[in-house]
Amino acid sequence: MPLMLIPVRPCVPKPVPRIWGGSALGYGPGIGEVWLCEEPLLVKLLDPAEWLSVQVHPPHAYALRAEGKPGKYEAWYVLSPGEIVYGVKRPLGREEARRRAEEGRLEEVLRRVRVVPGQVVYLPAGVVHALGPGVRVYEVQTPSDLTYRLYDYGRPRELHLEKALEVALLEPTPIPPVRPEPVPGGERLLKTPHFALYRFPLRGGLTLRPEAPLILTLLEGEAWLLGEVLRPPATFLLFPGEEVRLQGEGLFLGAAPGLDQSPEGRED
Ligand SMILES: O=P(O)(O)OC[C@H]1O[C@@H](O)[C@@H](O)[C@@H](O)[C@@H]1O
Repeated sequence: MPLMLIPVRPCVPKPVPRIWGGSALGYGPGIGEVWLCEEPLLVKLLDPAEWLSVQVHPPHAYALRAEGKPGKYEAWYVLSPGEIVYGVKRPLGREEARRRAEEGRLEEVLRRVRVVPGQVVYLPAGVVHALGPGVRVYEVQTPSDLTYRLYDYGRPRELHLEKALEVALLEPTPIPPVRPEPVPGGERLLKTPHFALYRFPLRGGLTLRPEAPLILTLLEGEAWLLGEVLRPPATFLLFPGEEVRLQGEGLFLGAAPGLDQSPEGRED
């Protein structure tokens, strides 16, 4: 039977320089981010050589009201070990948070967490966070650029303290536990109203036929698709009902939009 060709949509990687960028993404020094796909979700690789800003993202309701744009929810799949900031150590009043940010004493009350490769960190809007030096991540997020910086280690960049304080959760917030669920071909690591994150090991052959748009990224190894060789971080988009047959050895991550991104509805 002739092989039916499906319209695989390859995504073109976009290297983005950042003040904190390292050199491990293969695009030269200072490239902090490589954008692998921009729609229907933003998928990136991040490589920090220094701490990113201490920041927070707004939820949809606030962002639509204040900025006329959707909010930003994100998750990291950790690629190399190190420390991150995830929320605060103890409940803080807004005035204390403001004073500490202005005086450069916010760090004392931020919760530092050690993360390891393969760990999934969900960052709902409102969680104060920062990625630490050497912690490379695969990041999936709602396609929004709304980042409010509380503190930037004295670097000459804009801060957004008032907006950040309006949306920041100033109480300790645990990292949501990850309970992988089996799905055809792999496992679903995370399911949120905004996106789902999948892991598909490739051991010889892998057939995928997603029910929602799926952004697939080859993270490790080598794969063959329709006679073409794929190498990390090859990324492509599949539409619902399209089937791909992959061969090789490696690991794919997948990202699919959630209810708030689909015509079925929006959740906050
Ligand atoms: O504000 P800086 O420090 O450049 O960090 C900005 C970066 O923060 C990360 O947490 C992610 O949200 C990235 O998508 C974003 O580009």
